[in-house]
Amino acid sequence: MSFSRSLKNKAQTIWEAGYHHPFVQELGQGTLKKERFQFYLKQDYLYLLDYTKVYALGAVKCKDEELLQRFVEIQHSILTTELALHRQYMKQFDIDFNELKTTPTSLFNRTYTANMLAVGQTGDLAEILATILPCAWTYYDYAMGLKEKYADQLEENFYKSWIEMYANADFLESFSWFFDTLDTLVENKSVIEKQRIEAIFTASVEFEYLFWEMSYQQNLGILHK
Ligand SMILES: Cc1ncc(CO)c(N)n1
Repeated sequence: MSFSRSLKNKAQTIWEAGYHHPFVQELGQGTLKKERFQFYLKQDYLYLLDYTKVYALGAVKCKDEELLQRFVEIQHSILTTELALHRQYMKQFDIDFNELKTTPTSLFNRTYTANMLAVGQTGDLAEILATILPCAWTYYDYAMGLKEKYADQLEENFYKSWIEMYANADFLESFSWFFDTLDTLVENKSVIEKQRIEAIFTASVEFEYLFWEMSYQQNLGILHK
């Protein structure tokens, strides 16, 4: 297995814990409490705005035109397609879009995005791909798992469009690009450099787990309790 494809196995325990987190499982069953999802939606919207900036930091470092195109394309599709679905759910929940401007970004959310933005600032392209890859990959993997596991409940599931957006074949196509690009970028790297990339990847998988936990607990941070 190639370096990039084997990264998931390096983070296996936490990867599986994320899938089995009550937030994810209840989303799959359609039983997740609306307040929890509302909390998540708002935090995730704020998260994604910062997440797209990591692609911009990657774009700045591209020496290759095709790579540059990809970074900008992915950034654009998050800002349009993915955030459009968030806005649609917000409407269903009567969350006024302006509410986002006064919603505090939770302490943990800021920690996660600060980490990614720091890798974006100081890292090379391989490190930047390693920090952003778990975001897309865990979502795809979990959504595919849920779609299959709870197939007979999917039609009535309030969160159906959320699951279907992430369990999407177009996503899969973008992974082969992610994998192949990362594998090429690490070709001449030393063992220590590769270990650093694995650590960056694993950290993002752990941050993803904690994002579910934060959302389940609706935890903005100690000062907001
Ligand atoms: C926290 C988080 N990670 C990953 C994704 C997938 O893009 C998302 N929407 N939110």
